[in-house]
Amino acid sequence: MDASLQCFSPYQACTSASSTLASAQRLIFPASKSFFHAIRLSIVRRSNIKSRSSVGYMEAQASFGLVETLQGQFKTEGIEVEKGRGGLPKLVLTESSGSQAEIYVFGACITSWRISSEKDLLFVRPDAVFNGQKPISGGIPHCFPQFGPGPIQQHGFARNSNWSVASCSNSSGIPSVVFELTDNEYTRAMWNYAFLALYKVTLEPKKLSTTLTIKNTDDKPFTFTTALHTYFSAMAAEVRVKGLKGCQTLDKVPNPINPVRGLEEREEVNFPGFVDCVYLDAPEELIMKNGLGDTISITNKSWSDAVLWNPHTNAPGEFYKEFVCVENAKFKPVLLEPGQEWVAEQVFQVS
Ligand SMILES: O=P(O)(O)OC[C@H]1O[C@@H](O)[C@H](O)[C@@H](O)[C@@H]1O
Repeated sequence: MDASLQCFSPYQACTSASSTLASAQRLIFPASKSFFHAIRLSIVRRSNIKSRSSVGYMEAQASFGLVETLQGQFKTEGIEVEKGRGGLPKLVLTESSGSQAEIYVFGACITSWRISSEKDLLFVRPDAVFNGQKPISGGIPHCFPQFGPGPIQQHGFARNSNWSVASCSNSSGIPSVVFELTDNEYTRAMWNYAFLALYKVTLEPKKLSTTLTIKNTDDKPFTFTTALHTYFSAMAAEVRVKGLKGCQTLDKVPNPINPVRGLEEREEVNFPGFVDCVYLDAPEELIMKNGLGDTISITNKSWSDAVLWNPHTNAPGEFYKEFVCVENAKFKPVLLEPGQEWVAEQVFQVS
């Protein structure tokens, strides 16, 4: 059964109150700029809902008790809205064999993927902040429209923005959610283009899939770089990543702004210390052994590059031992003309 969710806007009450938003912003959340940008945006968007009739529409934002509102109105089998850390709304997906994924609406950040209750295959840093203002450090944060370093904030604004939930569905026990981000005052202050980003997350037995679509909705071309900055739970010293032999490398360890070019010659890449390396034209499949007994296949379409990162002792404490980042990336800029879109898929599968 395909139970598509006909979504709603919890901001109906806000529409008439839009003129008071500026003062409310100052009074209630003086620092939470992106949240209020999202509210303004959602009010603007309401007038566009009909023109997007193929997309059910639901806003899920971080405050004003919206978690409760969503819980009451959100009825899709295998998808629950819960109050996550810091009170931020998260969607919990459960597929029919029992595996689970959790996704925060803030940053559209997948923070947890479990195929059994004992073990999370994703890692969230112990120093991660869940306040709706700073990016969530861990899970699968987005890097868009800049991988970095570059002219705007490191890794761009997508991980630091309130996305919307565009639709939810459950097809034969397989739950899917589509998140959406469009340009707003906050994004345009850094990157002055109109865009639409759609991020579909699907959970199947032993399999977590995402599809990211970036569309140029502007009347001028733009370029972007991007990545899915996945933090995998791991015993870092024991991790092995297979599939990168023969790739051109850009080693960022000596100097991230001026990386050293090289060639990967190892069958299996490991993490013996500080690792920060871009692999150009990486293959469509990498196989990672996480050192905890799991073998994870990381496949992609259109994510042409890969990044391996572990800060080693450059990070505070000892938690660097418990994760590695293996990231699908688009390091070379993608050019989109007005109306064009770029679509990239990523699939993690445990054998
Ligand atoms: O922003 P985060 O999650 O701390 O990650 C930072 C790191 O992200 C990696 O993707 C980059 O290759 C590193 O250069 C960077 O230091």
